[in-house]
Amino acid sequence: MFLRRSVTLAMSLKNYSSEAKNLVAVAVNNQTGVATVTLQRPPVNSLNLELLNELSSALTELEEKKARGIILKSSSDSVFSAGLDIHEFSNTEEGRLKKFWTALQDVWIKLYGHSAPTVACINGHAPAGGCLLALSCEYRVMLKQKTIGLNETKLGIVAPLWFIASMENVIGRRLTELSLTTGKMYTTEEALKIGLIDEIAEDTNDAVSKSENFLKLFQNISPFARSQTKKFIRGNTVQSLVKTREADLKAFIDDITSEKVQKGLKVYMESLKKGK
Ligand SMILES: CC/C=C\C/C=C\C/C=C\CC/C=C/CC(=O)SCCNC(=O)CCNC(=O)[C@H](O)C(C)(C)COP(=O)(O)OP(=O)(O)OC[C@H]1O[C@@H](n2cnc3c(N)ncnc32)[C@H](O)[C@@H]1OP(=O)(O)O
Repeated sequence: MFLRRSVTLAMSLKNYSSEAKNLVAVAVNNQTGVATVTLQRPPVNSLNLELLNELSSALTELEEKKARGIILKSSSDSVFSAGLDIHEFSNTEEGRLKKFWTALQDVWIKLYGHSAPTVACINGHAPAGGCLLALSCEYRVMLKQKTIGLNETKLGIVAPLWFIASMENVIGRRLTELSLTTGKMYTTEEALKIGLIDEIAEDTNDAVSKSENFLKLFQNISPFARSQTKKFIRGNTVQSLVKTREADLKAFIDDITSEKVQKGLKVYMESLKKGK
């Protein structure tokens, strides 16, 4: 068993926030060094700039403090994350759109390449950006009777290359192509069948316990050997975004601010409200 440094043990329960509200809570188990990172932005954990900034800070701190594992979950048992907050796409505040996309890039780079083993405890629906967060982890445990997928084409938008790579690295190119072009949302049972998730859980407690069991696999593995191996496997995917961040940002802003996309998003938001 490799012992953790005392500095990590000193980290117990902490909330991260740049605002009065805490949108991400981090609790570290002092015995195991495993951090549970909980998204808590009701009603659907849509990812706005503030939430992304808090998540980004939490991931940096867990990297610095050498967390022994990360479990990413939702405070709700209904939705893991509804993906990017669609209201951000029409936000006219100067510079916010740029900050928003840059924050999403930061979160993905940090989570996808994190030194700690990561598990997505998908205790609710996980469309689009919610699915991206789950795909960025190394293992996925999902509640039964939920849905997951990269449904961007259904909104009339194009998933960037790094979204696609995240999916392709889990389920392969053929299924990724079919899934993304059709904007398919998979049920939990379908997702297990195609390898998009690894385990099904009855409820959140069961999902957390299964997530912890996965992390126990690494108890007797050298953290250095494990994280270096992960880096070798994931490094190229991470670098492909790191090297093209500016172009990716420009493509996002050009695409999302186009009249055609804005019209489509308006119709999509209205259909969400009507679906009630
Ligand atoms: C040429 C191009 C080259 C390169 C490409 C470069 C860039 C590409 C450009 C852009 C890419 C951008 C990528 C985006 C990825 C995303 O994540 S987009 C977000 C997609 N999300 C969804 O489609 C999810 C929609 N929501 C749902 O399906 C359901 O809400 C959900 C199943 C999650 C939960 O259902 P339920 O519990 O019944 O809740 P409600 O539907 O009643 O929702 C409650 C309220 O929340 C609002 N809401 C839901 N989702 C979002 C969201 N994503 N953002 C903001 N708000 C959301 C919903 O409207 C309700 O609000 P109300 O109570 O009516 O006010």
